[in-house]
Amino acid sequence: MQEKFTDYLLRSGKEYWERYLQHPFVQGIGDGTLDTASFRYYMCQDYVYLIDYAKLYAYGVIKARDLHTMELFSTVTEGLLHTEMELHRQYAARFGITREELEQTEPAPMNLAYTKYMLSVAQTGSLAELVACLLPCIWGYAHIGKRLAEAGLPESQPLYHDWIRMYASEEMDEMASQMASLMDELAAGISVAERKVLEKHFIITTKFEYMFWEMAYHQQVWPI
Ligand SMILES: Cc1ncc(C[n+]2csc(CCO)c2C)c(N)n1
Repeated sequence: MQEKFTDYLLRSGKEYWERYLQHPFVQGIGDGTLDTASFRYYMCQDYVYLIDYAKLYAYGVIKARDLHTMELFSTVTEGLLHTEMELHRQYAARFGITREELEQTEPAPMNLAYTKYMLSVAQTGSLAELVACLLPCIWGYAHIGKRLAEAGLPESQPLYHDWIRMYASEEMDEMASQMASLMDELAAGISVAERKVLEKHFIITTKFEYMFWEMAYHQQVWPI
């Protein structure tokens, strides 16, 4: 039997997934040693990231070729805007971050490059190209959540427990497998050249995910 396209993608991104787990930001959440100032910065940057992220799913509704896929993207858009963003605000409040602070966050250069890359693909590419960009965000977090939860929640920092639990949850796994099945459906019968385009988007966004950890760890700001 031919290898699934998503298995092929997983293989081509494997070295990066391991690098995520070794990143000091991720390790610091896992063992509770991450400076809460870095985490606060991350929460603010992630909030503005999620706004564009919701738009990507809205593009999915537009690009879908069948009603079932439109429903899937519409459900995720709705969930992001009405549930996840609210959870994010509530969680941020526990770090003393107000809604105003979240909303006034100026995206750092890396954040902007990452979201605008995906939005550009969403606007000009196919649904398959968009899904190739979305997979690393979901797979990466599900992978990290699961591995950190397996290692045990950090006793020294209870504030990080909910973050780990959220990404280690069954819902996250389910979403990851839904998107993977869609990727496989969309990639069925495409040419080698088209596969290469999808792989390129997948690897670029996989790298951007790593750079987002890097950005948050160093609390990067515009240099000028
Ligand atoms: C930079 C960045 N990348 C990925 C995620 C993870 N994420 C955001 S929404 C979502 C799906 C749940 O509907 C997932 C997995 C994040 N938070 N921030």
